[in-house]
Amino acid sequence: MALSREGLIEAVSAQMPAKRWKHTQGVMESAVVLAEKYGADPVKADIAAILHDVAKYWPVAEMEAVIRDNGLNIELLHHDKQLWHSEVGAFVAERDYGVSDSEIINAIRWHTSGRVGMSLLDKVVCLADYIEPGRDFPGVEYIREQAQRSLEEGLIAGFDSTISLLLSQRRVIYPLTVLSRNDLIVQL
Ligand SMILES: Nc1ncnc2c1ncn2[C@@H]1O[C@H](COP(=O)(O)OP(=O)(O)O)[C@@H](O)[C@H]1O
Repeated sequence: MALSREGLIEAVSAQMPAKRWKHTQGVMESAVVLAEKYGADPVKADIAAILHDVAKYWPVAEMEAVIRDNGLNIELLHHDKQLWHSEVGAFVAERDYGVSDSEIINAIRWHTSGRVGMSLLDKVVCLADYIEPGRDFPGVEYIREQAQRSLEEGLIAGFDSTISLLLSQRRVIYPLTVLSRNDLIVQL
């Protein structure tokens, strides 16, 4: 059964350290602001933001088991483990927290990698994750400026910063993020 908003907050905040919950509160704030600015549903943006990192602190073996046992995206297992929590989070939001709205589930699922053909809500939650007030990584101010221009400009700047960081560290890039970034450029 679906939990109330307060029930969700209580359950999700108990699954993560205080610092990550503070980040989540920042994403909630930014997601609602972006939703209102760009015409997405602020109530859905808020719920997706509350849940977006619900699986972030799950043990790796448990995330892997959920992905394997439930026919989720197996390809992720060949990529950075940091990418797994979005897929697992989307699954548990539905299974354990009773979220049945597919727009919310998708915004959770695609909040790290992006996807080709991101929905309005996907864009809002993914961009809010980059620019929430607690973020202070190099380049975040530029992403915030671009977010004022459009969701697409903000996300391109966000994905570019992730891709640049991964390149500079000689790490594997999950290809969907490159495809998402290209897809957003085509939409400009
Ligand atoms: N396309 C990608 N390919 C490989 N690794 C990625 C990709 N996107 C994100 N990551 C990794 O996942 C980490 C977590 O991303 P995210 O969940 O958005 O950030 P945070 O943990 O700061 O909320 C990034 O810091 C990066 O190491």
